[in-house]
Amino acid sequence: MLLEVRQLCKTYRKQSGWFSHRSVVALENISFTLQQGKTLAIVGETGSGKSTLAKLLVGIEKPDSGDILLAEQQLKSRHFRQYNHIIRFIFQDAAKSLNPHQKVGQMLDDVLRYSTQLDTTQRNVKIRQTLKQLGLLDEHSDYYPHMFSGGQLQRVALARALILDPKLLILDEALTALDPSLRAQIVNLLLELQQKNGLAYLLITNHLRLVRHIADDLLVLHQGRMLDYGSTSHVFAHAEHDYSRKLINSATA
Ligand SMILES: Nc1ncnc2c1ncn2[C@@H]1O[C@H](COP(=O)(O)OP(=O)(O)OP(=O)(O)O)[C@@H](O)[C@H]1O
Repeated sequence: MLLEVRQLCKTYRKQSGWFSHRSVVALENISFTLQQGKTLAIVGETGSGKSTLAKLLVGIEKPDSGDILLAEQQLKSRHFRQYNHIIRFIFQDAAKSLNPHQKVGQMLDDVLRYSTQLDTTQRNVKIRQTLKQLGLLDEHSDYYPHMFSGGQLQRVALARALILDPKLLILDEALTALDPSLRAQIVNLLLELQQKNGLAYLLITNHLRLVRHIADDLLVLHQGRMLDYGSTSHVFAHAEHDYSRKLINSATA
């Protein structure tokens, strides 16, 4: 199993006065699995715990209890560099987070220098291959971010995530902000990469129509708890919880 999450719990303590604290249960007993080459969508409204889950998977935050197993190994936040080769993230507005003063080739080279032992020639080959894989050109290495169109920029952000050949890509609302035609373009590219390379996606989103289109499995989060979880077609047709049904109906109406 590529990713296995078992009984994950996370509670935040919020200061609510000089001496008192209030606890917010962000995640309670979350368990799911994700296989190579598959897509799991995690949906829920604001405050459901989606971002907390993403933070735990990246290792930015630690769970109170529970396990995260990545390629059968327990995730340890201090070994994060080594997980770069397995798991990568694209957050919302990934394209906007690119350094405007850095050429794309340099940016990709930095990723390789940080996380691999490749020499200069090998790194250049890898950069060229990656750009090509994403439908970009060699000369784009010399471009600064502002020289790209929106769609190309999204591809550059994907190139940065994929250059280390990860097995799992976490997309945290990464596609939501795109206009529909651009989104369709990027979604097709993602599906193509999945078929070719067996990439798995964990799609954190509110976009139910996109979920139906690309996710094999679906997990509905509500106030930190998992409600429905199963194959997307099953959850769409036979959701057990009212909340899930409402969410699904609002998207398909
Ligand atoms: N650092 C923190 N300190 C205290 N409470 C937090 C912290 N981060 C999140 N929370 C609380 O935990 C709960 C889950 O938040 P989370 O950000 O994971 O939800 P979300 O579904 O990702 O929402 P959004 O879509 O707005 O990002 C919320 O009640 C939030 O207020």
